[in-house]
Amino acid sequence: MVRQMNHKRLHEEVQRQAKRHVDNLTKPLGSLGALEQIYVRLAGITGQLHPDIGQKAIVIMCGDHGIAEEGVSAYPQAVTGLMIHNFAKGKAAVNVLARQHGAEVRVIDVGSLLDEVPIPVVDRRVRKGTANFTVAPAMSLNEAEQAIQAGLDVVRQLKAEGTRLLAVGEMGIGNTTSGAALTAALTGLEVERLTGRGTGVSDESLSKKQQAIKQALATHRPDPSRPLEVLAQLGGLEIAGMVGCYLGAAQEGLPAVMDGLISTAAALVAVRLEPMVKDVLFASHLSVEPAHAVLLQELGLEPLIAAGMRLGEASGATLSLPLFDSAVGLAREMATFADLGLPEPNPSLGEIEQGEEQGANQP
Ligand SMILES: O=C(O)c1ccc[n+]([C@@H]2O[C@H](COP(=O)([O-])O)[C@@H](O)[C@H]2O)c1
Ligand SMILES: Cc1cc2nc[nH]c2cc1C
Repeated sequence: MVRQMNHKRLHEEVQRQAKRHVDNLTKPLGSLGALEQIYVRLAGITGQLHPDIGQKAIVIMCGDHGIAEEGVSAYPQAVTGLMIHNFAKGKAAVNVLARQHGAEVRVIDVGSLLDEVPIPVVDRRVRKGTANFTVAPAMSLNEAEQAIQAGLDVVRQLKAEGTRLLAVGEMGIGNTTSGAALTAALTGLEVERLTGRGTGVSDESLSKKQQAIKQALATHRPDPSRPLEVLAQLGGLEIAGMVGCYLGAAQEGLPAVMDGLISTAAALVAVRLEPMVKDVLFASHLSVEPAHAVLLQELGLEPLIAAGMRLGEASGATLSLPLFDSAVGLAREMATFADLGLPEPNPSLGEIEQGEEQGANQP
């Protein structure tokens, strides 16, 4: 399924023009930092020198985890379903942030234990919760593919409805154990270095978490060159759903903003399945979870915000959305040096030479 997809290629000429444009804006070269890179990358993805990112959507993939029975979370498993109801009522943190920043929230249940899924949550349940992956694969390959398909479908639909910027997040009690296990399997790094306290577990539960991950790695012997298999062994249904979102974003040429540990672990699985996914990915914040920094480094992306957050549910990604508007707005509205009758700065020259040789753009 994953191999048959066509992914949009970057518009490299537009991206070069955007780089030249941002360098010609009335500011010292590079002084808008990450905002410059956001703008240039958005231009490359969309093929527009002034990218339209007006319509934004937040996808929250939800699912329950069999691993929760190992006592790895600070909260009971029922909180996954309760939060799905909370999202449906518009009362969760992400709903507030989405309203503040003008984005639509779409909640997809790919695997909760709920008897009934509340309106307007989309019911795409593949099964009710994963298996406890210390004893069995979390799900079958076929189930992982079905959950990926749910992500592909929602992104295709959102794009058709006019979405131009996507944020991807999740809800699932126990899923920081899954996120850390996937990171360990895909990077080969030590479990101790990658395991964090998730919702805020005690020292005792932290060590249960580490033991559970080690046991799962010993049981399944995940092969990092087979990412779909690794996902089925150690992942979650909502994680597979997010993998589908990123694959769908790459197919549609839609910029996709990742959230914290779990959302970024899904992105790494998607990139390992299809390297072109990397072209559409943006990092938002840096989660407190230790594996998150490792994943971002693996993807070669720098987070925009370090606010000490560890909530999930796409909250960090949603918080970063105004930075994307700022990046595009600055590029659209600022004057250029040409507007002031000055020569274009030359980014290949160092600061001093440029000032001396061109006598321009320096105070
Ligand atoms: O995004 C993160 O980095 C993050 C860090 C810690 C916790 N979470 C959220 O908390 C839940 C998982 O935590 P836990 O302790 O149950 O594994 C899940 O619903 C995530 O959305 C999310
Ligand atoms: C209350 C609560 C809200 C959440 N949102 C995302 N993960 C969460 C975990 C808990 C426990």
